[in-house]
Amino acid sequence: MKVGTHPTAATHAHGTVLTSAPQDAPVDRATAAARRVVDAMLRTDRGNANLDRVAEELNSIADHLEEHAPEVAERLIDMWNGEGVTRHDPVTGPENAIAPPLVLEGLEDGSVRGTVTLTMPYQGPPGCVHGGVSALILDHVLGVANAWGGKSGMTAKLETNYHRPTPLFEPLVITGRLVSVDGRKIRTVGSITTADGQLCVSVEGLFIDKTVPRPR
Ligand SMILES: CCCCCCCCCCCCCC(=O)SCCNC(=O)CCNC(=O)[C@H](O)C(C)(C)COP(=O)(O)OP(=O)(O)OC[C@H]1O[C@@H](n2cnc3c(N)ncnc32)[C@H](O)[C@@H]1OP(=O)(O)O
Repeated sequence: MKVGTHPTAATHAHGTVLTSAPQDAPVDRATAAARRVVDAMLRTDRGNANLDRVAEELNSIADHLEEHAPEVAERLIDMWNGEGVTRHDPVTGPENAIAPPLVLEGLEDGSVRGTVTLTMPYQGPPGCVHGGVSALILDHVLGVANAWGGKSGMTAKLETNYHRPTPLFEPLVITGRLVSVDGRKIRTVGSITTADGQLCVSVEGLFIDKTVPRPR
């Protein structure tokens, strides 16, 4: 994971947005529509929404996208070019339909923070966020916290504590902060709380400073 020229707490102002804002671009609009489809599919009336026709139309859209898809190796090079890193990941990426997407800011105390409301595609227990989804979000947020702290690494360990069920359909505050660096070992913590401050999930991550080269 290479950080390169990403903003850090040492070089950028409190409140710097670290994730890629959705742009007024066809790919962002198409991805937002796909995200709506995934959500609406789980909400719609199973018996009354003419899902055979929906399947036909969605397959036709998928056929069209696949017809225009370059080779995977070529696409990977394109994805990792420039600031691509913040556009396609599964947590913050405006080009990734499975990303909520979460927007993160860097704060002057060295932490990163964002607010997100999760809906049915992220459900685990009834009306609550899937534990694996919480871990996914926090793993990524810790990676961004490392970048804001001027470091980067691969997740070696992510210890996750689930304190209470994490609610869907209400704003959740997600935070991360690099706490120490010891040689190649980077230790980073994070949490998910409700808007009124109830702790739902906390994590402690161990990252090892290692760069995975970008495809070229
Ligand atoms: C600003 C905003 C921009 C955003 C930027 C982008 C953000 C992107 C965010 C994306 C975020 C998403 C992030 C992701 O999704 S990263 C993807 C998920 N992670 C992986 O796939 C990692 C797979 N594992 C590996 O590649 C290697 O095992 C690593 C790299 C981890 C270490 O292999 P390496 O050969 O390099 O090192 P080493 O084995 O010599 O070990 C070195 C030291 O570390 C200690 N150790 C190792 N493992 C563990 C362990 N499990 N518990 C405790 N300790 C452990 C070890 O004992 C040793 O200590 P010591 O003997 O020296 O004391």
